[in-house]
Amino acid sequence: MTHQEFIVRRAQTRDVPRIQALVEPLVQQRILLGKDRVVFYEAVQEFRVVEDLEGNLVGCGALHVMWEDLGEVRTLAVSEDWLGRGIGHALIGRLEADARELGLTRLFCLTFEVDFFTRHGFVDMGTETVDPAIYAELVRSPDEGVAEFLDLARVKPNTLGNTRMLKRLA
Ligand SMILES: CC(=O)SCCNC(=O)CCNC(=O)[C@H](O)C(C)(C)COP(=O)(O)OP(=O)(O)OC[C@H]1O[C@@H](n2cnc3c(N)ncnc32)[C@H](O)[C@@H]1OP(=O)(O)O
Repeated sequence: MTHQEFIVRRAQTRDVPRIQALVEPLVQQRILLGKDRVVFYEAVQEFRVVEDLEGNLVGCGALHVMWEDLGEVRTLAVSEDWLGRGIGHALIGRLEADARELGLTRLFCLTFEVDFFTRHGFVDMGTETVDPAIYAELVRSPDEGVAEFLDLARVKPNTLGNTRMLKRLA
């Protein structure tokens, strides 16, 4: 996807240190969860990044598959200098297209940015429950995002103050 001022592309392994540098201030502010560098390398195929015309990495976002129909938008971040210029919007659009291509019909996110995600069609999950048969399978996952989706007690420190949101893809 090409825009006038930036491009959205698949992440490459060489981007990982720059992705980590981009999210680090947000980790410090407890907006995003910190992850070890090895975890970013392992997840590199999930990531889309945004570069400005000078090649600076100014945005990132990831799509993590959880179940046949269900994925999570993760690690969505835009550089402070570039906020409010459509990069978040472009990333969400790209991640949704990736989700559709994979056959997903529901996208989860856990966020403080409720207005941004609401504008992009996500709704507060509230106390929405998961089908018991699928719950029994999902609960076996060691992944923290899955535990956040299920609202498990062990991840309450991660979810505190955040909103669990879901979007049904048309
Ligand atoms: C699932 C997770 O990862 S949760 C974590 C989400 N990330 C964070 O909380 C990290 C901190 N926040 C951020 O990095 C950013 O604020 C993000 C990612 C949430 C949004 O990124 P941005 O690039 O600023 O988003 P974007 O520019 O598309 O939209 C923001 C505003 O700019 C406006 N905007 C300006 N230019 C444009 C444009 N060309 N296209 C679209 N929107 C534009 C939008 O209207 C929007 O205004 P609104 O918020 O009043 O609707």
